[in-house]
Amino acid sequence: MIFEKISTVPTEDELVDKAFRRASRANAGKKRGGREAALKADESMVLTAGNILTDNLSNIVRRFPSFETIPPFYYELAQILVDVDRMRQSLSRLDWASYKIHDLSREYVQKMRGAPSSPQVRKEAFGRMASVISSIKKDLLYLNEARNKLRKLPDVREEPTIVVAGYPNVGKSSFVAAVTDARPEVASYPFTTKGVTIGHFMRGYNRYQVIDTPGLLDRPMADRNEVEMQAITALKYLDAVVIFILDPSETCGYEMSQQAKLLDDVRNNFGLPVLVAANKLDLCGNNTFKVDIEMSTLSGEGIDEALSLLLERLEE
Ligand SMILES: Nc1nc2c(ncn2[C@@H]2O[C@H](COP(=O)(O)OP(=O)(O)OP(=O)(O)O)[C@@H](O)[C@H]2O)c(=O)[nH]1
Repeated sequence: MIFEKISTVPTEDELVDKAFRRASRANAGKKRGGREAALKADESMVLTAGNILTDNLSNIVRRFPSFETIPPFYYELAQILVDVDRMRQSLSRLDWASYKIHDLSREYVQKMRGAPSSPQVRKEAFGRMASVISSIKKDLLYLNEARNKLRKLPDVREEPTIVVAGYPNVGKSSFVAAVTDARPEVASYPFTTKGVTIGHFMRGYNRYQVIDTPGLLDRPMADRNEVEMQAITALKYLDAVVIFILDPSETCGYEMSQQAKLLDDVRNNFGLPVLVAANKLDLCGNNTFKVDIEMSTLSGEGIDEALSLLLERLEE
């Protein structure tokens, strides 16, 4: 997943302590041998500290994905969780700090050569570097906060996708289990209390993805808050079709009239092609509701046909 690579963003203190400590340790033994040796050691300490800070900062920036190129699905989700503009600004301030510290370390090495006391100049250099880092303190904290939120997003790929919808207990999980290869993965989805289920299957050389988003597509749209609505609309940026599963046996606990209403909601609000499947065919052979396919995720009847219809619609 694109946000997985982002490692923890260190705090101001962690960055500064690590750089100065390493710089001192690397040059600890070099001071013996008079003025010239001491000058060399101080020069090297400033350069080492400067390089460590410069590298650390540019690595942090590099690990964040470029928001110009991330898939629109993730961009939408990211925007619900974090302030993407603020993240961008923080990243560019880190970039600035990285260059600034690089320049400072070179500038102070020059300064040291003509100075009466090189330790004095070294201390000044460290002070300037620390104050640059201090000026981006809030950016570091914000980026770490953003990183922690973004990492919770599930690994939804840019693959042709089947989104499963329908009231609870109509057989959505059974459908995902029936059509996907390995055991579907349950990933956290920060917009609902339940996890999103993601499974995969192959047809020829193509890989497909099946996702079930409990809590989002299993009750009337009117019951949803704004965040849930956004999390749903993000799905339309995937190359996806919806299978809406009905349970005409009503053993799921919802009457067909309610289920039909949710189907209308999904059709009207979602902007994706919808295939309507009546499940639990083994329980009720006389379904009168107009559907595209009848199936039973228990007996397996109709599952292949449903899948073929879904793949046809995906191709369209
Ligand atoms: N008789 C019969 N029972 C089924 C069929 N498909 C699913 N069930 C049963 O219906 C119940 C609910 O199935 P699930 O697949 O968990 O339904 P779900 O829609 O994923 O439910 P949530 O995860 O709560 O949203 C289970 O007890 C299944 O065994 C079917 O084709 N026939």
